[in-house]
Amino acid sequence: MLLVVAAFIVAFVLLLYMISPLISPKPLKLNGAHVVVTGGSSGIGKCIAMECYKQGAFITLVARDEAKLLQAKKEVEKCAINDKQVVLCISVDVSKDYGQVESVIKQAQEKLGPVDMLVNCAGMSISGKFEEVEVDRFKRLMEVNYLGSVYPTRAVITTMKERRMGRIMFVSSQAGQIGLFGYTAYSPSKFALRGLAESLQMEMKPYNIYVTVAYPPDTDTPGLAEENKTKPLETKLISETSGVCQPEQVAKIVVRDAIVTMGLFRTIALFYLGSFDSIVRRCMIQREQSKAADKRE
Ligand SMILES: NC(=O)C1=CN([C@@H]2O[C@H](COP(=O)(O)OP(=O)(O)OC[C@H]3O[C@@H](n4cnc5c(N)ncnc54)[C@H](OP(=O)(O)O)[C@@H]3O)[C@@H](O)[C@H]2O)C=CC1
Ligand SMILES: CCCCCCCCCCCCCCCC(=O)[C@@H](N)CO
Repeated sequence: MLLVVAAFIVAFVLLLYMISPLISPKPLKLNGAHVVVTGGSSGIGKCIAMECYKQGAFITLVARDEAKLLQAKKEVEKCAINDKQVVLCISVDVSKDYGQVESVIKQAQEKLGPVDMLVNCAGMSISGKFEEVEVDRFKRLMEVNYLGSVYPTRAVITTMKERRMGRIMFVSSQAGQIGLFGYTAYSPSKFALRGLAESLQMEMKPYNIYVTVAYPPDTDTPGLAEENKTKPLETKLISETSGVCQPEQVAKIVVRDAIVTMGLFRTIALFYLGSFDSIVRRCMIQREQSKAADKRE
């Protein structure tokens, strides 16, 4: 009996997996697309920019330190596949002032056209025992990791909705799926991204905008080296269980997920999310109809 049930479940999941390409959105072509990468001057963000450049994208790198931005620009340019491609650098703190972020995104769109894909990778990590982490660091991590993803997203979304296309990627962390010793300040800022991404996805689906979240493990970057300087032993030992990835490898996977956006879990989730999505669509149609009726009056 149990075996039959198990066989049915396996068959059902396989079937879902097989039909997933039919119901997933068309993959985004990066060739000629404008991709904005926050945190693009170092580590994972820089590798994501390189990966997109290898597929023919135009890139805007966003970070604070101008010298690091220029150095990264040179490295990204080495990955060019044609001579029309451009790398633009913008120095701004994504976590401080929405007005500032909005204005630099506007500049980037004037130079390289509307943003097709936004990669929110700017972030930082502090680890330490709860009572030893400076109290103001809790606020700073929320500002950089959470608000620093809200602001750029907010700045690109109106144009994406008008164009009825776009991709938004958030870089969370394995520590954004599970809370761990030493990450009382960092984990919540990465959990927050998941709530943002899932809610945003439900709002954006009728506009053909797709949102993805990446949950990487420890990755060999300048950011990790910095974090390791003060990391508690417990955190080190726990993190070791999931190993250290290379940023190039993480970048390949997250870029592929963002442009294809259909995995097995999304297919299963479709069944319950599908009913919510239809509520959203119905409301949208109703609103448009009543707007049209108001105009006629
Ligand atoms: N490395 C790891 O083990 C893992 C990292 N992650 C996440 O991936 C992302 C990238 O990490 P990683 O590559 O290690 O980090 P790095 O420290 O190597 O790079 C961080 C990048 O973000 C930029 N940045 C930081 N703060 C701001 C800010 N306030 N405004 C604008 N830009 C900013 C930095 O430039 P500048 O300082 O000049 O502004 C830099 O370009 C982070 O969100 C991190 O939490 C997730 C899982 C594992
Ligand atoms: C499906 C659920 C998966 C849960 C896996 C649990 C694995 C435990 C190890 C977690 C390692 C923590 C990595 C944090 C990386 C990070 O974000 C910082 N290095 C940033 O600098």
